[in-house]
Amino acid sequence: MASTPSQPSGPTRTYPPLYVPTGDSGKDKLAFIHILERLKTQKRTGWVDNKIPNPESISDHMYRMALLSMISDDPNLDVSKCVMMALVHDLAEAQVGDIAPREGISKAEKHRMEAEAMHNFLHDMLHDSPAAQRINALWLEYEEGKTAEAKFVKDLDRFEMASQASEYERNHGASLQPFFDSSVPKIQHPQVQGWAKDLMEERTSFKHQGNSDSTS
Ligand SMILES: Nc1nc2c(ncn2[C@H]2C[C@H](O)[C@@H](COP(=O)(O)O)O2)c(=O)[nH]1
Ligand SMILES: [Mn+2]
Repeated sequence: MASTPSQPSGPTRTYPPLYVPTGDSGKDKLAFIHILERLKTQKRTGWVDNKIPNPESISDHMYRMALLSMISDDPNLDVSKCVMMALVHDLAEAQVGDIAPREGISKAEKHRMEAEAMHNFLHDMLHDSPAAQRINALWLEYEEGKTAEAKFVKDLDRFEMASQASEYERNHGASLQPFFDSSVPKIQHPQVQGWAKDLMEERTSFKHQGNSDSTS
């Protein structure tokens, strides 16, 4: 019987019911194909909270992370794995939505809800196919955060958000300091640290330029 993820404590969130498999692999695979649309349409919570006009979607975020993986020149990283990991790391959000820190959902509960969603996608919709097992392995590796690729992609998650925050500050005059505070200091990969340093210097010069423009 389908069940929706148990409602976590804290602010109420509602979830669509989990998919009930038909047993017809074609129909069940189509259900997966259609649920992916939610990644294209669901806006990222942090920007919605800050009333950013026309905010990015979950897939927008993952797409830039995939391309950021491709511009890394770290010879120790399996770039193809990083690209695929970036593209599936927030896949569960098609079911549980984009959970932001301010919602007060514990890491353990967030992981439980997301694991339930991933099981619904990969077992009930994709029937544990080899492709489903590959997606599951990539997602678990990211969640465990132990391999070089998982740590690098998590740093891209942080850096991509900081990049988007700086673009929203510049384009919409938003003030998004918490997004930088919660991401940039945690970046560990040397190359991504360099990108973040350049981004913050650019942000500072833009703010100074804005201040001097407003006083001239
Ligand atoms: N209001 C805030 N929201 C934040 C902050 N840091 C992250 N977030 C948002 C951004 C995303 O919508 C979501 C998590 O994104 P994942 O890529 O980790 O799923 O939480 C913040 O400091 N303030
Ligand atoms: Mn993410």
